[in-house]
Amino acid sequence: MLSAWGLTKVYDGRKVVDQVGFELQPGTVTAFLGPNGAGKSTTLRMISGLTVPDAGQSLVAGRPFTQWPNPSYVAGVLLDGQAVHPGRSGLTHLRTSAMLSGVPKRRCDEVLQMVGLADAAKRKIGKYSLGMRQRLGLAHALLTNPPVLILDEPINGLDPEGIRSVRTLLRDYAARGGTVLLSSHVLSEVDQTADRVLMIGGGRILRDGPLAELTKSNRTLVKAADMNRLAQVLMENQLQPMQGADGHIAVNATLQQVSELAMKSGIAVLSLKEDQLSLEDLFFQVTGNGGQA
Ligand SMILES: Nc1ncnc2c1ncn2[C@@H]1O[C@H](COP(=O)(O)OP(=O)(O)OP(=O)(O)O)[C@@H](O)[C@H]1O
Repeated sequence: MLSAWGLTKVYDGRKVVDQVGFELQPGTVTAFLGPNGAGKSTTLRMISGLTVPDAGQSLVAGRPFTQWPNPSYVAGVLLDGQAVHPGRSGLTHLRTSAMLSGVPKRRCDEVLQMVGLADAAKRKIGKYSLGMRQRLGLAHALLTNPPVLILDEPINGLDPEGIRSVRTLLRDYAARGGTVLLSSHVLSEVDQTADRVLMIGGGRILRDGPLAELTKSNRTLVKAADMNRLAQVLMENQLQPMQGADGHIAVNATLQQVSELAMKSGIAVLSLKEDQLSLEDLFFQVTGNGGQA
């Protein structure tokens, strides 16, 4: 539904996007993650036809986005710094776009309701807060009910209620077969919203895969009635006990290995589970970025 290969952009002799490729399927939310300046927005702009790639190509529903007779019916796009007329109301802004795209007027009220902006529909955009502008941008992207959404930091500036409603909206949208590609720095939110993660650093894709797979740690967490005895048995079996979450011992072994060892040694196990990396741990591991997401 949304694919790219070899996408490359050079600014001032530097490859800011370097051979980026992926293929996204309907019914999924994919998060595009990376530190500041990693190349996320440039990639999204190339897919949306706003920046011309120096190499590579991308297809939205099988064609380059700008080659669709009416691209807005194929993908809803929300990019940072979109130009909107500050003197117009949110409703007028949407109605103008709706008219140009042949969308019925009532859809404008619908999308404003969906993003929680119905009460501010008639206020001037110039008086909107950052979060309200984001909501309006999202409403605009949803106007034609397109099969694909391309969203650059859609929850930037949203309050907790706004973040939660966008999460629900995007999950529902994907459940109905939509394809979502969004960039974000809010890893805790991505953790709850995305099925798949694309991590980019220095313009290159560093990781690509289902969230659950990327965060697998190959470690087991175990808690026993006698923790000292457990640690001793692990060491006797050349397994290094490490401090795990919630009072568990973490160990580089499978669930089965640990449970067999405990049983053989007569240790009463109170808790046994697979350890999972947090998305934040994964992010820092992959990007080597010590500070910012
Ligand atoms: N029009 C431009 N001219 C020159 N350099 C640019 C231009 N647009 C982006 N860049 C540079 O390309 C690199 C990637 O920028 P981009 O905006 O794609 O990163 P990003 O991952 O979206 O970052 P952020 O998380 O801060 O939004 C940066 O070094 C940026 O300065």
